[in-house]
Amino acid sequence: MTTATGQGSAPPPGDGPVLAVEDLHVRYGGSHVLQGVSFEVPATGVTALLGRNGVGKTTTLKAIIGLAPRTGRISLRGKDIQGDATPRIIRAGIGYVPEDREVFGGLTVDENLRLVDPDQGVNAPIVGRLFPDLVSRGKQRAGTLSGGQQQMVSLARVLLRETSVLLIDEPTKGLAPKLVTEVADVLAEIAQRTPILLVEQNLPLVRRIADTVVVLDAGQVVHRGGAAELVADQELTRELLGVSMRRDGAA
Ligand SMILES: Nc1ncnc2c1ncn2[C@@H]1O[C@H](COP(=O)(O)OP(=O)(O)OP(=O)(O)O)[C@@H](O)[C@H]1O
Repeated sequence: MTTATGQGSAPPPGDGPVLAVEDLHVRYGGSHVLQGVSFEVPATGVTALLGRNGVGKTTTLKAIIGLAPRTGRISLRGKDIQGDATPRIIRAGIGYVPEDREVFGGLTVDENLRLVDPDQGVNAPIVGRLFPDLVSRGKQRAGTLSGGQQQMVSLARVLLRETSVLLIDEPTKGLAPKLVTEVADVLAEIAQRTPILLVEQNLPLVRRIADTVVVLDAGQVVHRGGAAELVADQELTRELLGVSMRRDGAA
């Protein structure tokens, strides 16, 4: 559904989580990638999903959106969605921005956005408010944009629908530090209205915009807590993520 102002359905009633994942399992052939993952995404702010490379962060997002074979319980605003197919899950109010951005390179910026909102495209108010650069690039082919600009198209596209929660996978991957900061600014702005479940390796960005963190290891959740507390604890980040605080990649 398209709205005049784009993103931002009303928050769910009460203080409950917008999204709840319980005992989620994903198997790829003989590989048991997620082994009973449970966590909740609060109805406000940014929840960062962290973990070492290959631990199953992308798989978790794909399982929620119905793109990975899964068992377990997933509920959106208290309503079970685990048996639903992807189009229905998206219609129910989950927005998904995949890691590879998936813009249509042969189409213009405006045409990419009109695939979701045929009436407005770059003229949608939310595009002007959050992505003014895209408005001026409306006639440019998306394939000629930089990685950061393509990420903005991908984010703008998902915001043209009414969503209750956004799943965003490594939006700053491969971007120069200045663009990382721009994407972080946009994510912080989006999170004022719509809760985000964010997969992100850039810890300065996590510290800046995330409220809570969920850390995966060996197919399970091994840590939940405040984002600032985790990032401030060098020993814990090394233990859980195998990294020290990255000094590159401004946010
Ligand atoms: N379609 C698939 N078929 C088989 N195995 C897969 C498939 N997709 C992912 N995997 C495997 O599942 C595991 C988890 O992958 P996933 O991409 O979810 O990890 P990740 O935590 O997002 O990794 P990264 O941080 O490197 O992006 C990996 O071992 C990966 O090789």
